[in-house]
Amino acid sequence: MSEPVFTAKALTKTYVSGEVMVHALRNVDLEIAGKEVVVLLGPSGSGKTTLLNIMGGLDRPSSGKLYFRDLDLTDLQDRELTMYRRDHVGFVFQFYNLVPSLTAYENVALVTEVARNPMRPADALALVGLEERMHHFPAQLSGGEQQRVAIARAIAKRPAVLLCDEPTGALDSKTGIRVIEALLGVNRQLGTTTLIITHNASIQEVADRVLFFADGRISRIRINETRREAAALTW
Ligand SMILES: Nc1ncnc2c1ncn2[C@@H]1O[C@H](COP(=O)(O)OP(=O)(O)OP(=O)(O)O)[C@@H](O)[C@H]1O
Repeated sequence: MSEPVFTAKALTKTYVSGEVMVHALRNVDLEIAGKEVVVLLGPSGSGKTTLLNIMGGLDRPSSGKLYFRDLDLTDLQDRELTMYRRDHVGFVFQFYNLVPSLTAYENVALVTEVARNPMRPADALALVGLEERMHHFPAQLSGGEQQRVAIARAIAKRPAVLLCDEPTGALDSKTGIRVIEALLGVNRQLGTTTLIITHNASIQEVADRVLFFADGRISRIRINETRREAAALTW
């Protein structure tokens, strides 16, 4: 495996609301290798989103360490954390958050205009199979196509990591499979390290590794010797 992209050491996140303490992450140790596809599974509230948000620089741990390559994310000022996020991280969420008054092309261009070494919007859209739909508005696209625009937008700045929180959560199986195919295509062609949170256990077949979360911990890790193609999935 290549050099780790993320190294977590005793990563802990505790939320305090009033008298109640919620242990969202408990002493998580983990390495994520470059170019890996990792699926995160586990019941609601087990800590998956908390880990992804900390990795993406959207949140901070209560204690422990998290490195991106050799950069200590837990030690950064807010401004530095924002720069880390801008330069290195792409996000894909369950709901696509596209600007409805802009075409697919323009939604992607919003990001490429401010990125350092971006792809051309048309190339990013071609990578997710949407070159024919570039000039369509979100309302003219299916849910799966809108999610693929969101993926193109997330990867157009060539981020090192792509963090996906339930990217197929709002989709039927056929369109969901196309979205997973698009994520795997980006991983293959750009080498983007990809983490995917899902409630859909079938998706674990496409991963290099599967992390099973329970109660703020990684209770089990499954290694897939070979990844399944997205087209082979059913759910
Ligand atoms: N901002 C917050 N304030 C207080 N508690 C929080 C906050 N964010 C998350 N939590 C709590 O931390 C725990 C872990 O939440 P997290 O969202 O990481 O779980 P998850 O595994 O992603 O769940 P899901 O699959 O439902 O998205 C939960 O008990 C949740 O209620």
